[in-house]
Amino acid sequence: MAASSGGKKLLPEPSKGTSAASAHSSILRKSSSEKPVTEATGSGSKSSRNEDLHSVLVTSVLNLERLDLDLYSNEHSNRCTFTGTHHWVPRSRMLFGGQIVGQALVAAAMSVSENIYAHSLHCYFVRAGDPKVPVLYQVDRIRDGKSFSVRSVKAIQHGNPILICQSSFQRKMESPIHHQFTMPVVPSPNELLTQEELIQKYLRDPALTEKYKVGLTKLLAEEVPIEIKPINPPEYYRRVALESKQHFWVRARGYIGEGNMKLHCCVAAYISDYSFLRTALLPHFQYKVKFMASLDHSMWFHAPFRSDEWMLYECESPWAGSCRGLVQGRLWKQDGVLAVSCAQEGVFYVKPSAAESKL
Ligand SMILES: CCCCCCCCCCCCCC(=O)SCCNC(=O)CCNC(=O)[C@H](O)C(C)(C)COP(=O)(O)OP(=O)(O)OC[C@H]1O[C@@H](n2cnc3c(N)ncnc32)[C@H](O)[C@@H]1OP(=O)(O)O
Repeated sequence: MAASSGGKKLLPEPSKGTSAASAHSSILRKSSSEKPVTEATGSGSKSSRNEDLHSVLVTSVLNLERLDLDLYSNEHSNRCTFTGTHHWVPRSRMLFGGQIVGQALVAAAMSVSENIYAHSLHCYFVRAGDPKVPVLYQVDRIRDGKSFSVRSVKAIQHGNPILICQSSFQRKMESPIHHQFTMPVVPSPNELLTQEELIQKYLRDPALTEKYKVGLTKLLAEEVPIEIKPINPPEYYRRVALESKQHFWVRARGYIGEGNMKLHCCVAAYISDYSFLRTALLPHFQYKVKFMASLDHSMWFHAPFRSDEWMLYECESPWAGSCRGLVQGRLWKQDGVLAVSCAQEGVFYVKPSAAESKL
């Protein structure tokens, strides 16, 4: 893992005690001998994507600045004219949880050696992120074992932690013990509309009320760096109880390329939190959300994958109660390999919503 200082490649993070030059580190590199991901990699299977259109998740959102040994900031790399400091902020006006988790994993990954890879992470969101200021990421090197390394990262704003994230990395190992569930059978991505195309379709409905028109237009205008193709999307205005399950194809917008598994895990951390928690609300159409936020987020990385290629996100919520809801997710590659498992609890404060139709 290397960071760069003004184009000169720094070696992998110096071990503790070495004085660290303040440096602007570019996104996770495959290795100090290889081209950085932010330059065209293009190696391996050519993506059918426009390779010049690098994913903003790579060039910006997950590109941290190294301030000192094991201390990073997202200030300069996230600068975005629209929001000033952060690329995309949900309408809740709290920093998007997926952004903080993805950036925390980038910081942790910068402190481990080249040949070990994230296999799990567990986070708590302890304060809402402030979209008006950058985030500092402080890495604590808990242990480096023979096969596993463990890191603890604190995301800090205004001097207080907003997220605490433990992550574990493992060197590649083979084993005769292997099994996985079977991937659900669903329509393939090219048979489906994107979320934007679906919203355009709804907006063409002449019977649409002004309220829905405004909400959908706002959603359409958001700069979410993720492409989504919902499967069997509920008619957003249908007021019926749905099963607490949803499936959608998902991928990073833009090109990332082969090879940098650490980076793909960080992008998947970002992606995994989008539209995840709402799975727990699908059966409860008769309530309006007054406040909603993720409390924690866990991920297990099982097999190599490409976060800039379509993956099936299978989401379900087995339980909700006491103002909380649990959601569980599985990210499947198109070849049926189970790549990532996720879990998250969220807090919901709701009130009965006035019965109304879309008409
Ligand atoms: C079509 C598809 C669309 C898809 C859209 C996808 C969107 C994607 C984006 C979605 C992203 C989603 C996922 C994400 O990314 S959310 C972002 C990641 N998560 C966070 O940032 C959470 C961080 N943690 C915290 O903020 C605190 O720890 C919390 C808040 C969780 C607890 O901390 P604390 O214990 O101190 O607070 P509280 O729970 O007592 O209160 C919290 C607030 O609630 C009000 N309250 C309390 N009790 C009730 C009650 N009974 N009835 C009504 N209201 C009640 C209370 O007044 C307070 O409001 P305010 O006083 O602060 O105003």
